[in-house]
This record gives sequence, structure tokens and C-alpha cells, in this order.
Amino acid sequence: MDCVIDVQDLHREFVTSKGWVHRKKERVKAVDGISFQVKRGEVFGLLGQNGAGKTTTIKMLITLLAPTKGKCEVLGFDTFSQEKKIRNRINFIFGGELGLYRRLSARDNLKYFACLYHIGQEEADSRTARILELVGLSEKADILVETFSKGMIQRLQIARGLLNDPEILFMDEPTVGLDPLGARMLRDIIRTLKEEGKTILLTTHYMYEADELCDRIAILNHGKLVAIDTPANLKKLAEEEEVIEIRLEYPMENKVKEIEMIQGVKQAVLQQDEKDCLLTVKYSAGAEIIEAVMEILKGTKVHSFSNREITLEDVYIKMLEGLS
Ligand SMILES: Nc1ncnc2c1ncn2[C@@H]1O[C@H](COP(=O)(O)OP(=O)(O)OP(=O)(O)O)[C@@H](O)[C@H]1O
Repeated sequence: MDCVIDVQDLHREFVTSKGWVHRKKERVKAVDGISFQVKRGEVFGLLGQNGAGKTTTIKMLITLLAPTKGKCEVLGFDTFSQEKKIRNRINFIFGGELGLYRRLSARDNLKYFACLYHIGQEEADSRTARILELVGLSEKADILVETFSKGMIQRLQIARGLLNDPEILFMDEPTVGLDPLGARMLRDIIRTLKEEGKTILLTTHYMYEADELCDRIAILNHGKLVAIDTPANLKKLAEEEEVIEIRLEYPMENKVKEIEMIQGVKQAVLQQDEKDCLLTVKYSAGAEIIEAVMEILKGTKVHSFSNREITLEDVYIKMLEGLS
């Protein structure tokens, strides 16, 4: 196994001060003893709620933040004492416009960054053209970045991240804020990069995205690792459950309570959205609950009724509920 990221018992604490008069010091355990390895060529996902420690972990891996304790190695080198051996061989993408020059074209931005990497003019020209093609920006290459949409900016960020031909690409929430089409385009780019042999470590809040892209996923909660496995194996953790989704015209809280009393039902949750209400019922696989549910909903306007497969999101919620 060619292991390119090796993290063992990694910790990072932050000390913050609170209050005006009597300032009190507070310690935050952002990363609290996590261990994992990533193989060359893998797409590895870090999942977790806000504040779970994903960005802190990435910052330690890309040599921007020192660990408080533990082993943090990338490409066989320590990220804190041997950072110079790592920096040229990796790259990272944090969302938004950070680091791009709005008054320059996409091509000129890339040429500028190529210059910072000491890439010769000829090589810079050909690399820039190839990367712009890869991220689908060839036709917009000479237009000022200030006219770009969020999706185009994010694709340009990926192009910038590829300039030094990194062996590992770190991405912090690469599709956040993009419309569905832009996000899909970005996921296609990530797949192409994997086919080219790049190792990718990404964070995301979107379960379907992690499911679609990642070979393995690590779930973080309050700085600790609560699960690490392939999406398929993680879904097996909730295999003994099935889910039905019912769209109702009106919220029916009293009926939800009745449904929860049906034998075999584990949970019934009602969510109101703009158009109607979504009732999600989780139940033990094989339990015959549908007739009983329909009986309770008699006289209620039901827009749709569907049985769906367990998703990574169900597993994630189940896992975090089990911990709270
Ligand atoms: N520079 C800092 N000083 C103090 N506390 C910090 C600092 N950076 C992060 N933290 C704290 O560490 C914890 C982990 O933060 P981190 O940004 O790694 O989480 P995250 O999983 O990336 O969250 P999000 O999904 O919101 O980006 C949080 O409680 C956060 O408030």
C-alpha cells in the first residue's frame, strides 16, 4: 500500500479568551486524537457538522497549522518540521475568490501563479492551456475574473490548485454555494482528476456528494473520529432499516405521534417546506407498516408516497444521534 497521508493520534487545541473585565481562558479541542491513512489515488472524504474539526485537520495536513500532539505525515514527511519537502507536491483549494485577482483574466491569474511556482514561460503557457481545458474554462480564458459566476470561480480555483501538478489535492467544501449544475460539473472534474491518479482529500456537508465521489469516508464529531469506511459499508450500518417518505398537504403533528406508535416504526419526522410537508418514517426492515400508516392518514391529502433506499445521510444522522 502506497500510503500518502498518515495521521496517528493527532490533536489540535486552541486557547481563546472570554469576557471583558475578568478574561477567562478557554481550551477548545478542535481535533481530539484522530488516526487515519489515505492511499495514493484515493478520494477520501472528511464529513462532520459545523465545528467538527474538518478544516483544522486539513490545515495541519497542508502545513499551515502545527499539531498540538500526534503524528501528521504527508508523502512520508512531517507536516510541521519537514514542510518544505511537502509544499511543492501538494495543493489546496478553499472555496470562494480567496487568492484570485479579479482584475486579471483567468489565464493571467494562472500565469501569475505559475510564475510563483518558478515554472518556465513555455511550460506555464502549455500547462495553463491544458488545465483551463480540463476545468472547462478555455473559452472564457481571456475574460476578467470579476465577470465570473461562482461556479466559474470555483473551477478557476481548481485550475490554480493544479498548476504545480500536485500529487495530493486538498479541497475544503469544493461545491459549497454552487447551483446543482455547477456542483455537478465540479464533481465531474474531481472524478477526472481521480482517473489521472491524483489523491484527493475533501470535506463536504453533502452526503450524496461524499457517497458519489469518495472511496472512503471519515466521519468527525467534536474533533473525534466516529467512523471510517467505504460509503457502501457505512450504509450497511443502517441496513436493518427502511424508509418511507410521504408528502402531505398540511402538517399533521398528531398523526405523526400515532404513526410512531405503530409496531416496527423507529422514528417519524415531519418537515415543512415551501410547497408541502415531508413525513419521513424509518422502520425495521421487513416490518409491515404501510397499511397501518395509510389508515392513520385516511382523509389527509397525500401528494406522494415512496419507499426509498437508506442513504449515507440516514447513517450519519443515526450515528450522531447515537452519540448525543
Ligand atoms: N483559530 C481558532 N481559534 C479558536 N478556535 C478555533 C480556531 N479555529 C477553529 N476553532 C474551533 O475549533 C473547532 C473546529 O473548527 P473547524 O473549523 O476545524 O471545524 P469544521 O469541521 O471545519 O467546521 P465547518 O464545517 O463549520 O467549517 C470549532 O469549535 C472552532 O470554533
